[in-house]
Amino acid sequence: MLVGDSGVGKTCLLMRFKDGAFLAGTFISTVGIDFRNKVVDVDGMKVKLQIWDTAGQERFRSVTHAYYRDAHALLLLYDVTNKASFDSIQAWLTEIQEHTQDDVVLMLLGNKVDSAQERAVKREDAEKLAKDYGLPFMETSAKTGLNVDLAFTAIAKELKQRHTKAPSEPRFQLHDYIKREGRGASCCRP
Ligand SMILES: Nc1nc2c(ncn2[C@@H]2O[C@H](COP(=O)(O)OP(=O)(O)OP(=O)(O)O)[C@@H](O)[C@H]2O)c(=O)[nH]1
Repeated sequence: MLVGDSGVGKTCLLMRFKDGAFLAGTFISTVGIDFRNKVVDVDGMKVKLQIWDTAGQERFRSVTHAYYRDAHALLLLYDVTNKASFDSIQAWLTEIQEHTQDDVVLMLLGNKVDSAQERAVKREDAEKLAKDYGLPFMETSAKTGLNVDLAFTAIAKELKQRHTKAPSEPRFQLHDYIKREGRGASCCRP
């Protein structure tokens, strides 16, 4: 599930991942909730991701809450050019804690990193927040595609392993994976 304030780029991130496209300048706010499927290859196994795109607007919150408990993973987005969207992250985390399963996979993404001139959230501040909460963190761009596939692939790898891992197989390390594979990506352990 993609969550975060309205306008942070959840729909664009999903469209970039699903279709490899970005429609500049169009902002059609999501109404309620929508989903897309994409099959990805994870270490030779086909994994079908059902990705739910939620409306960031407050008035749809009760609709989206109903879907949280079935989510296996959440991508929590803020917009690096919008400080308010970063300030909302703590409230989102409280909401997530209240409504999701205990073992939900969670990743923090700072989107729109292509807009360097308009940056309003320092990367170090986000890294600190991520570290405090033990979250994997990356900066992304739905516009250029930076780290978009990686975010979804990392989630797919984690979920696949949860369902299929043999006891002898080493555990997939999500934090280490994105740190290694990400371009300008980072992540933090608590
Ligand atoms: N520069 C830049 N603009 C982006 C990026 N991602 C999204 N946008 C723009 O941000 C605006 C909002 O994008 P959406 O994907 O619709 O935002 P959302 O989070 O789905 O919004 P809600 O549906 O209201 O929750 C649009 O005008 C996009 O073109 C990005 O990575 N870089």
